[in-house]
Amino acid sequence: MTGDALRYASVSQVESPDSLVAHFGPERPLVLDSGVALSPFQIAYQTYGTLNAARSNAVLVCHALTGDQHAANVHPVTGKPGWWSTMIGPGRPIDTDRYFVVCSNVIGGCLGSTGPSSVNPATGQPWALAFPLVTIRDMVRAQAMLMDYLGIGTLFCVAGGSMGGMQVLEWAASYPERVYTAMPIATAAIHSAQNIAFGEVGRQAIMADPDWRGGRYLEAGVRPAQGLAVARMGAHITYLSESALHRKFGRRLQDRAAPTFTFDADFQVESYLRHQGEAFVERFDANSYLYVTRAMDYFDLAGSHGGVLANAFRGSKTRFCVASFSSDWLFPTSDSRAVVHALNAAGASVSFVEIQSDKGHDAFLLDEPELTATTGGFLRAAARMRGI
Ligand SMILES: CC(=O)SCCNC(=O)CCNC(=O)[C@H](O)C(C)(C)COP(=O)(O)OP(=O)(O)OC[C@H]1O[C@@H](n2cnc3c(N)ncnc32)[C@H](O)[C@@H]1OP(=O)(O)O
Ligand SMILES: N[C@@H](CCO)C(=O)O
Repeated sequence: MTGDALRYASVSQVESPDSLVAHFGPERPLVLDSGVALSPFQIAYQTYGTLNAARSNAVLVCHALTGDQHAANVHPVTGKPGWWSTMIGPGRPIDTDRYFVVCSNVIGGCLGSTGPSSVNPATGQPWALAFPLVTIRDMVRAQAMLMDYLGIGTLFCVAGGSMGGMQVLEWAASYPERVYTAMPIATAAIHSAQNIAFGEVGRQAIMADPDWRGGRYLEAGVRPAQGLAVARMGAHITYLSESALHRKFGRRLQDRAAPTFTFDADFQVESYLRHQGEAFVERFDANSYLYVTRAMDYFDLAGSHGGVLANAFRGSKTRFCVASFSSDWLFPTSDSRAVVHALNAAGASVSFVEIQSDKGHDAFLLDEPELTATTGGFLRAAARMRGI
């Protein structure tokens, strides 16, 4: 690679010096849903708290589309608090004085786990689009291998929102005996046509950027920053709600008293979206965005269980707590209700809460008192039963 390419590679695949990394060699390939055996590969992860002697207090936290392993520590790239700092920590709902919390970067990601910007050992170049497609189940398989590596058999809880919630559902379906409690939040058991459509718009924005170069931008020493920023701007609208956008910005103008009669960011909401797009490209890789959005598209838990969602949970002893947000139009409450109905049909133990909030889908990343109270209460009750 040229010097420039190396510089961009360091932005695209950020080796987090403060992350732990589990390496899996040829003796332990990751056999993907596509049939490809990925080997070698690595998973970057963070831990918080202490694993107890009985190894019974581990909580796996699964991140959303563009999250990463830095759930509760200062992020090494953005310098901001981890994406679930409101939820994880001493005395917080996922109490690190009580639980051992693990969060790993998904396979296909770009913060230390093997993904399209990692080096393909066969060529010595970044994988780019030669990287195999991954699914939510592949992400979970890799996490299960990480749990084996850490010596954790049964997880006290698997929790996460959005794509993280998809992983929670997949964990409960694929490894029921390893999941004591499960918290799928603001998620669905199937990615809707509307959500696939939004994902496709983002992918096309990336691919339309001349710097995408058929996915081989790292070798060329460039990055499709404009395309990735536009993808994020479009997606970010779906993470909020109409009322939140109105409350935050309305039609107010950005640092000016009157419209400029140009295509400058006259409105605050335009300036805000441009900022979200620009900030995003500093911390995320375009090809990873393609792969991880695709993994969400392929998610259809009923489809992989004979077309009946309840079949995914039959015989499950896992205790579920399902949560949704009233203003979430990306993963609406009806998606969570479908999961709850299937769990009831399967005879599983499930509680459900729809949290009233105008903050839209990404409310699960914010300080929502009802979410923190629900999470803390559910886990404390389960911990008493588990003797933690
Ligand atoms: C590593 C990770 O981040 S994990 C991935 C998961 N995390 C995310 O997806 C984070 C991105 N998502 C968001 O930021 C979502 O908007 C939310 C809903 C989670 C955050 O909501 P809030 O905390 O209410 O923040 P808000 O949406 O107001 O955005 C604040 C940002 O917009 C900027 N901003 C606000 N108004 C304007 C404006 N008129 N013009 C330009 N920028 C603006 C703020 O300066 C702030 O910037 P910063 O994040 O660089 O400090
Ligand atoms: N804002 C989230 C995606 C939707 O939950 C993320 O970027 O991971």
